[in-house]
Amino acid sequence: MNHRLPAFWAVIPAAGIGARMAADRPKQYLQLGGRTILEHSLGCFLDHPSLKGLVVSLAVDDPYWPHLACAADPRIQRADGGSERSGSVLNALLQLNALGASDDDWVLVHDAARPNLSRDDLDKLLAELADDPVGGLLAVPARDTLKRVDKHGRVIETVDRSLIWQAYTPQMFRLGALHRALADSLVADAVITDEASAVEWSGQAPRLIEGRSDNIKVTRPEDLEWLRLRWANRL
Ligand SMILES: Nc1ccn([C@@H]2O[C@H](COP(=O)(O)OP(=O)(O)OP(=O)(O)O)[C@@H](O)[C@H]2O)c(=O)n1
Ligand SMILES: C[C@](O)(CO)[C@H](O)COP(=O)(O)O
Repeated sequence: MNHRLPAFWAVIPAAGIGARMAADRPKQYLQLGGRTILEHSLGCFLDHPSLKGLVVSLAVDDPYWPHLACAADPRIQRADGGSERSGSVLNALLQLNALGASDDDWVLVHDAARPNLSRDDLDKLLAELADDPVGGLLAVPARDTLKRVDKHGRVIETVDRSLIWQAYTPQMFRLGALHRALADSLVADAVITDEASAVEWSGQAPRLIEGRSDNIKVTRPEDLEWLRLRWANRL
């Protein structure tokens, strides 16, 4: 492994509405151990000595962000969110260009809704991909038996899981290549759910770096219940 950690920019898409969470506010603004989920997700990056700067994509009418202490942090710039996550990321990349980032710079994109990223995993991603020609992402191997089903929920077959992984974030790519891949794939109306799928669409093969399975995305209420229990037991 390469132990020289490269300098990098970070992008945090935080413009989602959290429909599956169905809370009284977007899930990134729910509390976890005395801070919002978004502050936890930003924290791992803001604490990192190799960070060059960070762009957070926010809903245009977001009323919560100005109340966070980090809203005044000079290393953080805002971008407008898009109607999909990919648009939010693309707007943030444009903002990085405006800040003087160059095409060869590394960018790490991390969900606002993943508050449990460890410093060890972040450093592992940076070290493993520092010399990679494409870039890649944290991921975890499928750990349960997998079923393919019909539209009624009846099992068709058990799928071979030995080559199936779940994509996590951060996802780490060169700014220029990621910008082109996202912009071109969106114009082509491709289905893009993460940065890696845009890079795959452009014909490149991102590398998976195995991370901790507890770097979960808060998607449904039980995810936050589980994280709150973990946080409570830490204190
Ligand atoms: N238009 C969007 C949609 C999503 N996101 C961000 O992308 C991350 C992962 O998306 P997801 O978990 O799907 O969040 P939501 O879109 O908020 O959730 P839901 O699909 O349940 O509405 C989140 O940090 C979310 O804020 C974003 O910046 N802009
Ligand atoms: C980017 C991502 O977190 C990778 O797992 C995920 O694809 C985004 O969330 P969604 O639930 O797929 O919208």
